[in-house]
Amino acid sequence: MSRRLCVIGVGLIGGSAARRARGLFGEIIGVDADSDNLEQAEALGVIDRGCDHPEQGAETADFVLIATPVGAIEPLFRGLQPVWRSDCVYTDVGSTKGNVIEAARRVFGKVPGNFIPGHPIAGAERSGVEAADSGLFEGKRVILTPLPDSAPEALARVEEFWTYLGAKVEQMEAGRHDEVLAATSHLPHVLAFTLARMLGRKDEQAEIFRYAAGGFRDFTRIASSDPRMWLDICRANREPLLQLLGEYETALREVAALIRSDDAGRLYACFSEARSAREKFLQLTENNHA
Ligand SMILES: NC(=O)c1ccc[n+]([C@@H]2O[C@H](COP(=O)([O-])OP(=O)(O)OC[C@H]3O[C@@H](n4cnc5c(N)ncnc54)[C@H](O)[C@@H]3O)[C@@H](O)[C@H]2O)c1
Ligand SMILES: O=C(O)C(=O)C[C@]1(C(=O)O)C=C[C@@H](O)C=C1
Repeated sequence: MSRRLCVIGVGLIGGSAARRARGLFGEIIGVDADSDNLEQAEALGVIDRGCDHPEQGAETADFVLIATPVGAIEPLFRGLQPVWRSDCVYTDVGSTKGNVIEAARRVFGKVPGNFIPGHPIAGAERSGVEAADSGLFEGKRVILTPLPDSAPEALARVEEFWTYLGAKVEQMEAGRHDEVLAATSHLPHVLAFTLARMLGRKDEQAEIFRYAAGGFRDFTRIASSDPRMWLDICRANREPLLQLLGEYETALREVAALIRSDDAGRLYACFSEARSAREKFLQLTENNHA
């Protein structure tokens, strides 16, 4: 495949990709705004060498993976524009796709055919290169949201890249991607952050966390995620997220009304329906890993 990979943002996702992509590239260059993280990436052998400026790192690369928070991508495109090469393939891992595509349009006039937007549906609540794991993408989905003008060779190379990393590649229209991920990823993160914050405030007076166990731990694991990353995602995918938050408010009010009126039958039906929905999800994910 390509000879030189440049990873911009050598954190959990960029670092995990770099670790696993070793066999595909002769050299891996890393760029990161956090110099300590970059030094650590080099010390851990995740990258061969670090570079302070994205344009320097990308200039001589054959494949560029952008793995920064989504809010950083537009300024990065601006920095890369003067050194953008037609014989290089560019892709990203951002959790939202519509805003990345719009950013490319604003900077380049149109989305360059050799930029293929992507999103691995795999991750963790941890950040930074220290958390990087070469097996992170094994058996997981990666959604690519190419455009009608995307270059078939670039698309093929990005597919080949993720397949090598152990992932299953699918394609989706960007708007559909953002709606789907708002429901299954962005909404749950907002709920977990909100609950952890609300109970954290109570804990200050009542020390309730002392008595919290698996239920609270499972529900709020993702509230340990990086606030900067999630700030960017919520701002980028505002409309689908607000729509779902409205639906969630209505659903919560329905449950509250059933509890208030002690409507045991409907409350039981409500919890049973929820359990069936989760069982269906578990079956689906088990089948996906088969
Ligand atoms: N964490 C997840 O579960 C997950 C899953 C799929 C996709 N994503 C997406 O992947 C991207 C990276 O997430 P992560 O979890 O790896 O975060 P991370 O914080 O672990 O890594 C991001 C890295 O980018 C660096 N960075 C920030 N701005 C930069 C800039 N302008 N130039 C160069 N480096 C910069 C940071 O210093 C950091 O090291 C985000 O867009 C996120 O939405 C995350
Ligand atoms: O497992 C986690 O901790 C994650 O947050 C992973 C997760 C998700 O919500 O499922 C988070 C953001 C992504 O863009 C993709 C995956």
